Amino acid sequence: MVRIPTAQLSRFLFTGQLPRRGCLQLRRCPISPLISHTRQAFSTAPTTPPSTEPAVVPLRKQLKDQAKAAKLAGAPKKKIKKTDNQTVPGWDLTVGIEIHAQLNTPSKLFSPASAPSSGEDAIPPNTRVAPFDLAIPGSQPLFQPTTLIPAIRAALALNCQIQPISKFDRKHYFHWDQPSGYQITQYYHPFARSGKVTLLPRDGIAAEDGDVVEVGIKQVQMEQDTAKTLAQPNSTHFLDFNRVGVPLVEIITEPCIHRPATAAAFVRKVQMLLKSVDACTSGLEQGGLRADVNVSVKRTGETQLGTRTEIKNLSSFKAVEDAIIAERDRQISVLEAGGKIEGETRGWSLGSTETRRLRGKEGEVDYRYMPDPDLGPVVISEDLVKTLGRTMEALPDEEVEVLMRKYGLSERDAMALMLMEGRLEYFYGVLEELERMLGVTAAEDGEQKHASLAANWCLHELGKLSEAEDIVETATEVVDITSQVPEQDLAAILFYLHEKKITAKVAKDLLWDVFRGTVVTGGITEQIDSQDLWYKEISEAEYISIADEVIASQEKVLQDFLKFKQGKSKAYPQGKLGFLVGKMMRAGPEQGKGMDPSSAERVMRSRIEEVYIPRLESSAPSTWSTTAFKPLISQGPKILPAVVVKLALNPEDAAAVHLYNHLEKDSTFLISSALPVAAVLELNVDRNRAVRNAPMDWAEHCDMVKLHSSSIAYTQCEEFDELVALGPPVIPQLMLRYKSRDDLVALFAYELLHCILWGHETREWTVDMKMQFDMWVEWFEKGAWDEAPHYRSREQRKDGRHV
Ligand SMILES: Nc1ncnc2c1ncn2[C@@H]1O[C@H](COP(=O)(O)OP(=O)(O)OP(=O)(O)O)[C@@H](O)[C@H]1O
Ligand SMILES: [Mg+2]
Ligand SMILES: [Mg+2]
Repeated sequence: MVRIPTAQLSRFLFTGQLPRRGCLQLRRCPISPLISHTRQAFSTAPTTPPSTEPAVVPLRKQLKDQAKAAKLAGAPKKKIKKTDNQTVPGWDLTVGIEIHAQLNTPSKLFSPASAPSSGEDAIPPNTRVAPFDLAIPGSQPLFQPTTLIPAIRAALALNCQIQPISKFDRKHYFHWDQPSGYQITQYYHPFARSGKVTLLPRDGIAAEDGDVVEVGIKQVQMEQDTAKTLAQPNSTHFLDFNRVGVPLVEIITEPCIHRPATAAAFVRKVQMLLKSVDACTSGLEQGGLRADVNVSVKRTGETQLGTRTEIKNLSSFKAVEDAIIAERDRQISVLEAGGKIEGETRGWSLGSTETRRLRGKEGEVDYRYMPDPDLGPVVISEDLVKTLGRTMEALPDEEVEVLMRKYGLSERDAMALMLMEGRLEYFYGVLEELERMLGVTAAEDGEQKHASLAANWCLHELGKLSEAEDIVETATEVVDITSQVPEQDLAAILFYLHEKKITAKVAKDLLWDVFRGTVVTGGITEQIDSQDLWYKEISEAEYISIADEVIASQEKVLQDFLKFKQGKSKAYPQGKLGFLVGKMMRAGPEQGKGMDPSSAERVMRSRIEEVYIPRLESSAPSTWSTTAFKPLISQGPKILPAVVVKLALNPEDAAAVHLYNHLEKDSTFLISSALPVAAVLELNVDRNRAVRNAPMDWAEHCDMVKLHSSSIAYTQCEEFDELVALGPPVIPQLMLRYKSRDDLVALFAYELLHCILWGHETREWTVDMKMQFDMWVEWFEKGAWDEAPHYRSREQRKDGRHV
């Protein structure tokens, strides 16, 4: 290899230029393109993804793109159940995790060069490199004590014991990203040990793990980062030594995690913990954190852990969970086929379904650990630990509690604020400004309405902006919405909304104006003034007209109010009222004019009680008697007797009663008329007898049934529409005639048909079915079929189980 004088090498390191072929050139790649493209390559996204080290993929953006593409392709939404696939019967999974976190400090660990913070991609490559970072002969490590500040805070956040004396060791391996041939780390004497992280259901642990999981932290050690590799076409790799020597902490857990979702929850929680104490500024998906998962399986009951394999460099929480599931399943199938698990390092790429072997797992011996003779021990005083502990920000669990207790946020919203990059700080900024304008604090505003309003807008309304069509998120850049909506502007909008000076719709439009930069000089107040957007409440007549419009499209709901009025249900249907008011609010009047929800509720309630219920009451009898039922009754025995009995509630309906009496008297007739399916399909009832006993058109119907039905068709039809298409004539007739109760009646008929197919005592059907029908009516009214005592699932029906 051509030797390069140190001066020239330094020029490469500090200016990114190398004048001629030399040891930094990679095989098969002429030096000139390397030189000319270096800056450009590092300042723009690489054309192909690096193979050695996964690029920092903004996962959120990728998932959004995938969802968009799927939506365009008309693909059905994939339902992912969080607790899916967490256990495999007969097997125990064990996971231990190593997390490398880039510390929030401007210093490198052992050199005076400054450390670029993660995400600072604009810095030209190889401009922050000291001779020691490149292991230039003669250079020596010089420990930078300030790096201890974020490191100790990280360890305290993880509940670790800080060690008064720790030491650095050399871990040897050869790779181009490690110029000295060894990494300085802490192996024998790490600076922190024996920590624990508590995970709760809200952190996303698997349901099988119960209410709390404690993950033991074996140790936390400080170590150097390596150079950044960017793969190019033709097996060319560009190296950026800016990252060499950047201080990391490696957090190593005990092998004590047993569910994939819990492992992902742990990594997420560690990210939150490190951010909350400022030990780390960017997360997994931005490259500030990297996770390696160690996976082993053993048969349930065995005491010794299985051989572990390690999946390196996972860059999203989903990847952590998916990679563990894939590796667990791979190991189980190897063992079930009589094979053996090799200790090895494996890789995982986004969207894949299996891990792939990278290399055999290095062991302690391969690394040839040895104490670094150039570095003395690190002594950490108790005072320093105490001071750093005392001056730390609140940890995530305390923060969530504060958000819930003090600001009245839901647990879900509190967690969402915590998890979104920079969103919590933004929320506090908006809240502070809003409270200043309102002249209240959360403690004074008993209901904390303004705080939950601010949280709601910081999460949900701001979230809607990110769906704007003209937002272009590139592969390396995720647009930060908060940077486009200054806290003061959002606070001003929320102030006017809170004070009911503008409507929610106007507030939303204003937010878009801010986002698009179309707010006039003078700000939000001026914008509202200039466009006359101040709130003016609509008149009583307008309220009434909107309420009437809503009710016209929601007539069914009125039945609930009627039942309450008639004493058939005890509780006032407040939920239904809220639903109607909600519709009113959404139907709302034009820009600027507004409705007050309490006035809307008052008007809606009075319209229902004073106009619509009386109207319903006066029309009820005719619905229940002649008009609707006459045609039904005239169908005679084609209609199932029990249905007729039930529906002939109205004593005035003489025809129905008459029919029933008639049926009661003639049992043979009853049997045959109630046997439309059995006669033709399954039970081999004497068809001739049935037909003989039926009225004139019965034979015709039997033929129709024969044409349209088969037992398979019946057991398969689940939807009522299908039922109508397949079923015997009675069902479509019922459905046609009972539009308002069609589902109920169809279900009833459907149930009855199945009873027939099971061969129930014919004579009892009428009575039995009538009872069932009553019960179904009750459940129908409650709208809870699944809880109905007589409701059987399709599976149960298939099994022939009868409740
Ligand atoms: N049988 C096992 N199954 C699953 N995880 C294990 C098992 N044995 C050890 N582990 C986990 O593997 C991890 C080992 O990390 P550690 O940093 O100590 O060693 P390493 O992986 O060899 O080091 P590095 O990857 O940094 O070179 C720990 O998190 C530990 O809990
Ligand atoms: Mg390790
Ligand atoms: Mg490891």
